[in-house]
Amino acid sequence: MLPSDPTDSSHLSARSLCFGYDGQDVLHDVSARFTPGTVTAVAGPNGSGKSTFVELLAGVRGPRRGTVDRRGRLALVVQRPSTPDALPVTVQDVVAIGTWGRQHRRDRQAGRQTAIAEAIGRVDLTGLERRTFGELSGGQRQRALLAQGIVQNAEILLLDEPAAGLDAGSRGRTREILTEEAARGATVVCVTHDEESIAAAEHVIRFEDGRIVG
Ligand SMILES: Nc1ncnc2c1ncn2[C@@H]1O[C@H](COP(=O)(O)OP(=O)(O)OP(=O)(O)O)[C@@H](O)[C@H]1O
Repeated sequence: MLPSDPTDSSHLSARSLCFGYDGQDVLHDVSARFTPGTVTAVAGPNGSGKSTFVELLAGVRGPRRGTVDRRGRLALVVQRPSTPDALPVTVQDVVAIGTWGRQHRRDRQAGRQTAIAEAIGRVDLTGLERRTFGELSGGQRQRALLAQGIVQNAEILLLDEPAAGLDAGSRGRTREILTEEAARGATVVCVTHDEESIAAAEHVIRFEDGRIVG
């Protein structure tokens, strides 16, 4: 893990975002600014716009109106991968995808392998590296996706319900990992329904009907 860098110029903010599916607005004039080195929990009822908001922050979708100012490398941890179960992608492969396009110090290949092993270890999946995604439980898949996110060592880490379907121990471990990521200087934004994650976050944004209400 890299130490936090006070000269880090990463930045994430959103201004006056509006977004709709099929002409029906689901986000209305949403603005937010995120602080590097902290965890922000994005909370609110089902269908209130949390995932859509995070997708706009990540650039997966473009707003109908408003802007996202995003500086720094970004990693997005999605809840449901679009990978079909039949595809023979292993845990090792899933995490390795997170290292694509990255330069590793030391010997390049050795550095990459070390980073992958570390990320798998942090989510407690050591020993399951050769399992295919289809052979994992739902919670193990979630953890593999989290490892794919953290291996990127990105300045901005966005997560959509990383603790969904996890047992209490794994939810606790996920919270610890997010705290560790913030401690190295990352801007961490996490959609969650987990009350303990909301309580543990430095900042909380609450959505209702496509608007930030607190
Ligand atoms: N692909 C889509 N096409 C059409 N409408 C969508 C699509 N995705 C989401 N919506 C609608 O947009 C609104 C916001 O959905 P979103 O997934 O952002 O909510 P959420 O707060 O993340 O919900 P949850 O807690 O259930 O994950 C909802 O009314 C939802 O029905």
